[in-house]
Amino acid sequence: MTSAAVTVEDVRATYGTKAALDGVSLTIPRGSSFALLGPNGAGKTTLVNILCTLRRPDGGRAVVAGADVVRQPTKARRSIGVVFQDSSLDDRLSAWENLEFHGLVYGLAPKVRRERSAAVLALVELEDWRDEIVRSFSGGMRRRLEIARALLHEPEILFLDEPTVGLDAQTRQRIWQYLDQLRRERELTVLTTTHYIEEVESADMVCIIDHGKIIAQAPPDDLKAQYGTRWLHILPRDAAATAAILARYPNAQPLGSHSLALPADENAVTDAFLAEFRDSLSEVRFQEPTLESVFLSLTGRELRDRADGQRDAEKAAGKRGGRR
Ligand SMILES: Nc1ncnc2c1ncn2[C@@H]1O[C@H](COP(=O)(O)OP(=O)(O)OP(=O)(O)O)[C@@H](O)[C@H]1O
Repeated sequence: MTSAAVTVEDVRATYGTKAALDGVSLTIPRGSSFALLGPNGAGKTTLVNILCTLRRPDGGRAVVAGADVVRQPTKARRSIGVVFQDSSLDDRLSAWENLEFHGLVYGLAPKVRRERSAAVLALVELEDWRDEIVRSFSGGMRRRLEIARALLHEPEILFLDEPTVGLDAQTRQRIWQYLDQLRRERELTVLTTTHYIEEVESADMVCIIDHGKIIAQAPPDDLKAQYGTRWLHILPRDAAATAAILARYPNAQPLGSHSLALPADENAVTDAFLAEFRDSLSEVRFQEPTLESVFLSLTGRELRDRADGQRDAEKAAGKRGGRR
């Protein structure tokens, strides 16, 4: 048996003439956490849908837990749990009934169903709400219930498509704590899509996708070392010092109203700068490369623009509206 949980080879997907996935290949080792990071429209959901057998690829091949998603979709489905971008819970049912229904669909025996439902509800700390109707749940509670439901049939691989969109920062952090705990305890393979860059820092592997193509794939620290920019953050002593620095280093960027940031990947540049301006500075410190700077240097733009923020708000509003 192969040690890969997911293998994707040259997968293509088109909508009309538009390529949503343009020859994507990746491998996810068993038990690892894999983050697919990209802006809205990059192709993340399309890839997850293919891996979940909801959409056939227009080219290439995908294998999950040893099952080809096109030739053995039933086998593939049994080994995966999915949390979709839009809530797929039944609002009219209680938390327990949603789990019961899922267990029935997966053909679990009544005793197993009850035991596992109780266990997964406890895992996401929703025991006290087991008999409450889901319509009354907050966005974070729904997400937790969806994660619990996705685990009920004990999948080997969990796919989560933007699991934290529209949630506040505290709830987002909590969701990630559950997922980390799960990986440690159950050796699950977890593939998460996100466009929140701060959420992929702890992933084993980050895959950056843009316009249907993978543009980089590596552990977060390797990405930062390879593509990130190191900055020198400086606070000039006064306006004259700021003007002198900007005249000498036109590539220095304003940071807030008084500070400046200078690209500092090359030690020689930093040494020369400090030799010349040390006495003109009130503060100076290094800012190590961030994944944001990795994305910027790979794509030439910020990951999140205003349109994305707006879209998050729309998605969150759609969820609150309890779509059926
Ligand atoms: N049903 C569809 N019909 C036509 N075009 C589609 C359809 N679904 C997706 N697309 C297009 O395919 C591209 C990839 O979309 P996809 O939803 O996979 O991206 P994404 O990275 O998941 O973004 P988001 O987070 O916004 O869902 C986008 O340009 C999108 O407009």
